[in-house]
This record gives sequence, C-alpha cells and structure tokens, in this order.
Amino acid sequence: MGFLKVEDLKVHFPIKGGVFGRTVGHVKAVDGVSFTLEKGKTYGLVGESGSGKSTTGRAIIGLNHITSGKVLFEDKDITGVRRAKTEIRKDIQMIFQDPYSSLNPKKRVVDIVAEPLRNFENLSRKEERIRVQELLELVGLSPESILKYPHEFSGGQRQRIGIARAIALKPKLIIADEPVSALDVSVQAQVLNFMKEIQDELDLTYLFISHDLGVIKHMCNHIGIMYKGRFVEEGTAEEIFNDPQHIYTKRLVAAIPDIDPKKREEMKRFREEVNTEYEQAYNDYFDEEGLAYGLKPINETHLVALPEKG
Ligand SMILES: Nc1ncnc2c1ncn2[C@@H]1O[C@H](COP(=O)(O)OP(=O)(O)OP(=O)(O)O)[C@@H](O)[C@H]1O
Repeated sequence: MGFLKVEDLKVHFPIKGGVFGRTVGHVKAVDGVSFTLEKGKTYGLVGESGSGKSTTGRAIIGLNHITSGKVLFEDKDITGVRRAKTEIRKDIQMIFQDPYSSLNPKKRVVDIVAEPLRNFENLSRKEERIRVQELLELVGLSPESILKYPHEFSGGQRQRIGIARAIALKPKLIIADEPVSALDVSVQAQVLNFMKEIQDELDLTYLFISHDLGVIKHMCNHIGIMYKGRFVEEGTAEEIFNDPQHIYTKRLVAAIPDIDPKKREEMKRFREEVNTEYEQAYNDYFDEEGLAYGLKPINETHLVALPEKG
C-alpha cells in the first residue's frame, strides 16, 4: 500500500469554439498517469512546459477537476476532494512556483502564514502570533518579520515564507510546484537544501514538480518523466540517471550541465550516443519533408516523444 497512489489519472479540459462557445474538443492535459509515492520520500515529476505536471499536482490536491482515475491518500479515496476544510486539506499542502505572486502583497507576513491556522485551528491572537514566530524561526527568518510585507524580502526569503505557510498545519504531504524556478541559481540550492532538512525534521513527503532535471536529481528518490500528459518513463533516481531507457529521457539526462569534471568526458560520449540514437529514430519516423511516415509509428517510444526538428 502506498502513501499516495495515483491511478490512471486523466484531466481533460474542454476547448470552446464557434459563435456559441460550444465544446469543440479537449486538451488532454493529463492522460493516464499512475504512480505511487512512499512515505518520507520525494517523487519528482519532470517534463517540458505543457507536459501536464502542474495539472497532475493540482488535480491531486483538488484544485483541478478530474476526468477519470483515482487518487488514494493513506488508502483513503480522495479523488476530486475540493479545497474544503477537511482533515485531508490539512494533511496535504502546496508550495507554488512564484514567491513574488503567490504571497498577497497587501498582507503582512503574520496574516499570510497564519491563514491556514485561521482556517483550521481556533487559536487566540497571542497563540497564533507565537506559532507564526516559531514557524518563521524554523524557516530561518527572524521573528520580527511578522509585521513586514512580502516586498520587504528577497526571492529566497519569500519562498521561505511560502514554506512556513505550507508547514503551518504540520502536513504529511507537500506538493511543491516548481518551488525554485523563479529564484537565482545560488538561492535555489539554499531553498532546496532547506526543504531537505525540514523533510527529515518534520517527517514530510514531497511530490516535487520541476522542468529542471538537475533540480529533480538533487531532490528525488523516484521520478516520472512526463510528455504530453503521459509518462514516457518512470523509475528510481538511480535508474533514470544511470540507465535511462526512453530516447526522451536520455535527451533530458544528456542536457544536464556537467558539474563533476571527472564525469564530463563520460557525459560527452553519452551525449553523442544519444544524438545519434535520436537522429536514427527521427529518420525512421519522418521523411525528408518532416512528414511522419503514413502517421504510423515505428514503435511506441518514437510515437510518444519525437519533439523538435524541422
Ligand atoms: N485550466 C485549464 N484550461 C485549459 N487548459 C489548461 C488548463 N490548465 C492547463 N491547461 C493545459 O494543459 C496542458 C498541461 O498544462 P500544465 O500546466 O499542467 O503543464 P506543465 O507541465 O505544468 O507546464 P508548465 O511547467 O509550463 O506549467 C497545457 O496544454 C495547458 O495549456
């Protein structure tokens, strides 16, 4: 039994068209995604923009409708549970991408961080203030920060405020949707390391969403590679990074900058191999004009992911 289990999740959005705004088709944002996240671990969803990562995260927490499929949390069916004031909403929190826009600029830090507490717990003003100060200390901000506004903080500090808000109710699962992509690279590492520290301290499980495989590598035990609403590959971090199977995954892995100089030569060779394999797959699939041969895939691998070129 998994801690979080997603079964054949589909989220299709209607496309409206014509004079009367009728439904003329559907965007299959998520189209049959399944995975299991174990307690205390970090599962990474990675893929290019528009591959359906955010929609998957949002559907799990009830921010997007679900077309079909199931979401089980601690063996309870939470499919489509709305953002109601239920216990489940206490247990699962979300951290958003942009610390600049996800915090209300007109509110003081105390009101931002206390918001979930006000929704779920009946604390006196004094108790609330103490809790918020404790949370701020935990995320490395001074207790005096409570009376400040978001614009008085740096990007990394703002994301820490977002994290303080997310952990206020002692959740079990945090869905972090691109939590560092709006931050400078140097600040990214600080926030990621901090998220790892509190993971142990607070016994947290993460669903970590990012387009950056380097960030995913730093954080995740298990990874699902998304492309056009589906998984093209899924496995442990070791499997994905040491022995990627799918050409799309191989290209993502090959594109990670080499930090370790010893590995640079090895990565260069790997990159050349992947490029050759991609060329071959592409030529097998498309003719000279870039038209797919009779729209018939050579195999499923080629069908699911042959992006770019031409
Ligand atoms: N509310 C919506 N209505 C209609 N289409 C939507 C909606 N939300 C997302 N989509 C579409 O669903 C697809 C997947 O979007 P999603 O945001 O999940 O991708 P993503 O992988 O998280 O990309 P990004 O990193 O750019 O956010 C896209 O084609 C997007 O345009």
